[in-house]
Amino acid sequence: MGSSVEQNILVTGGAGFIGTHTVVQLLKEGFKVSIIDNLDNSVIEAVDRVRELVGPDLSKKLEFNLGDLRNKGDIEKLFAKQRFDAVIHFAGLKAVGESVGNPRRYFDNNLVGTINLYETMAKYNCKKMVFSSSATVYGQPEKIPCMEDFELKAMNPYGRTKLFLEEIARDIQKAEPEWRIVLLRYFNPVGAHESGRIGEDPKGIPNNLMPYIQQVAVGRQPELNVYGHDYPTKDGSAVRDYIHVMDLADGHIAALKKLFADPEIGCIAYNLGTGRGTSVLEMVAAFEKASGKKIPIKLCGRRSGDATAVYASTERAEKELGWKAKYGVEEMCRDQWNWANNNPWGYQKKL
Ligand SMILES: NC(=O)c1ccc[n+]([C@@H]2O[C@H](COP(=O)([O-])OP(=O)(O)OC[C@H]3O[C@@H](n4cnc5c(N)ncnc54)[C@H](O)[C@@H]3O)[C@@H](O)[C@H]2O)c1
Ligand SMILES: O=c1ccn([C@@H]2O[C@H](COP(=O)(O)OP(=O)(O)O[C@H]3O[C@H](CO)[C@@H](O)[C@H](O)[C@H]3O)[C@@H](O)[C@H]2O)c(=O)[nH]1
Repeated sequence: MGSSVEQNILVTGGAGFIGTHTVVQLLKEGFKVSIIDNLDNSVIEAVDRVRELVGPDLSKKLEFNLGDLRNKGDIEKLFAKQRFDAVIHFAGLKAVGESVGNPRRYFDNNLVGTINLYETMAKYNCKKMVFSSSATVYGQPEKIPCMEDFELKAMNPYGRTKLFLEEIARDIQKAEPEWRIVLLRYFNPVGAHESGRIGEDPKGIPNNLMPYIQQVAVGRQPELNVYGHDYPTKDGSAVRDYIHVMDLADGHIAALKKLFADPEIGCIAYNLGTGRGTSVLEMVAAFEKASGKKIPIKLCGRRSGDATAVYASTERAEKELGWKAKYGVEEMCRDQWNWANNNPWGYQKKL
């Protein structure tokens, strides 16, 4: 199972939602992992729980570094003391609404942070990167399922940072062909580790559907606002491609293995989704079934900027990465509920 030579991976944003789940899988696969995170949207308790999940032996292969990618010196310090075989780059801000009100914060954090990272990687001759992109780069897709070669467009400053960063990656790799870069376009990551020990813990009132439903289920919010019930979909609510965060984590392992194995990979994008669309109302029903809790809903107008229906074509990832999502909506809701039920206040002890 483990990689033959112990490869050392730098994981930026490794204390966050997708980062923690991926770090668990990386350690189990035999990789050595160094996290850099400024804890802007995460807590150290999440990393402690990763250690608890993988046990004392594998924990020895995990190192946490408090640092900010906007500060080149923080990245430099890490590269100066050890060699990295590749970087998985999760660190970034991701709240669409906040990015509209404060675009400079998003450009500074996501763009400057990533450019600093590339500069330092180049300096230390580490030229393999897995980057967290997003289905947001498809904008309002004209056709579904979304294929990787569709035209790309951004709908807001957050989306623009992902689009720019994809373009930056393509330019760098074109100019310096020794770079190998995988751009992973996540659809809607949900669920949690099956242990219920790690999961998503957004600060403040959640913007995204599943964390919001979860907070209704545990009594932190009174009801769910369903944004849009007049879409031309099966039940009038919007359709998305929800993907279990553990499937997503495994997608990163597959991408990493491809990077190491394929010198010709260049810079390439892969969708990570299930290829299935689920409506908001279907998701509510699935969560009610998994949790045994009633989720009161209020039908509201559409949320501005939302697409009607988005889901992935998974063909390229299946064919070239040998990766396919294993879990369906039932397991996503089961694991999300297990996390919520055991940690109603997330990583906080109590409010
Ligand atoms: N969760 C989603 O719905 C989703 C969908 C598509 C793409 N993505 C992308 O995936 C990545 C990970 O998302 P997530 O859901 O795990 O988010 P998250 O906020 O839970 O994790 C991001 C981590 O990066 C850290 N971070 C942010 N800026 C940093 C900086 N300048 N220096 C160091 N650390 C920094 C945060 O503290 C946090 O721990 C992000 O780039 C996000 O844009 C997420
Ligand atoms: O309280 C809520 C929250 C959401 N929704 C609806 O649920 C659907 C899904 O919304 P959400 O969970 O916010 O996901 P998206 O808007 O699809 O965007 C997510 O998925 C994109 C693609 O991965 C990422 O780029 C974004 O960062 C991430 O927020 C949409 O129709 C929303 O209008 C509600 O009805 N009520």
